[in-house]
Amino acid sequence: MRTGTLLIMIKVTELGKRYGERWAVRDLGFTAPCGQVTGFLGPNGAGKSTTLRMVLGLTRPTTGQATIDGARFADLPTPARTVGALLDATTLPDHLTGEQQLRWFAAAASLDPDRIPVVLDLVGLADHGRRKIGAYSLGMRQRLGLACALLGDPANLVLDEPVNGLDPAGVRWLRELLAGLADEGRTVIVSSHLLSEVQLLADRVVVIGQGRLLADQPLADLVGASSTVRVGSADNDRLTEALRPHATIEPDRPGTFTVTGLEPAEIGRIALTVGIPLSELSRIGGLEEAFLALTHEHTLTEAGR
Ligand SMILES: Nc1ncnc2c1ncn2[C@@H]1O[C@H](COP(=O)(O)OP(=O)(O)OP(=O)(O)O)[C@@H](O)[C@H]1O
Repeated sequence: MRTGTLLIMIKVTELGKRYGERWAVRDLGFTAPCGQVTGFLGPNGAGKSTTLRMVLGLTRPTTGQATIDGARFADLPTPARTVGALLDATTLPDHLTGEQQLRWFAAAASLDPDRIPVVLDLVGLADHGRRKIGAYSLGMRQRLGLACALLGDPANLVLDEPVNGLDPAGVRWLRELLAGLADEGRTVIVSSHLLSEVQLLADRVVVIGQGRLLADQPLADLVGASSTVRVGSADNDRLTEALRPHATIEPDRPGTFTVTGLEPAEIGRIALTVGIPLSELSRIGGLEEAFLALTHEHTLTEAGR
């Protein structure tokens, strides 16, 4: 993999795509840096696939541009070695075996076929390479799609909804795989409309709604900004009095109350200061609330679009 002098990242600048009268993506700008998994999040129809297709040179932008390692996809000298893509694993051809599909892709993209067993092993399909794709589950198709994306050992990965069809063990496996790839210095973009998935996979998030950028920040900041903490203690009345000057307190289920505006660690410190033992201290909501708040706000301001 190339590192060092070359800038490994995916950058989108004033990117826009109009279909007829409607903008699917509008004035979008963000950077997915190397060494991190960037979650690309938005509700259905937000423009995620359109954006990723523009990054990969499959859809022509109406405005702006997307670059990979500083160049537009069309200008990359060795595209399959620079960026690996997983777009829609359901379109893989049923009549080929996994191995034949990889062999075809290696030939089409001038990639080293010796890497085929390596990537099959990486995605957990070492024992299934000789089976027809038609007999694969959706999760296995996603794994094969990932194998294709990794075949050129690219420094950048663009994965559109890679979690679809994976079981919980598969999601854990994907998280470890992507974290490992990012740790090697690669840029990884993973799209999803499911907040819970992004929360598991990503270091940072780019949120879009109706084609526009809504947030671009570390995951922890987005979660922390709007999270609420459930608290239970040996003396809830006295503890709420101690917390009230610093936060918003609401009643919760019996024996607990919720606190918005303080981190769990800060609540723990205040409880210690006033000498009240805690029986419960758990973050509730988080990314889900942050996301809903963002998209709701956007829907209101963009209602006339
Ligand atoms: N080829 C096309 N022609 C016309 N409109 C399109 C085309 N492709 C996408 N759109 C529209 O652009 C908008 C964004 O679609 P896109 O598929 O990019 O969203 P998405 O965020 O990926 O959604 P999902 O999570 O449902 O996959 C939608 O309103 C969609 O109908």
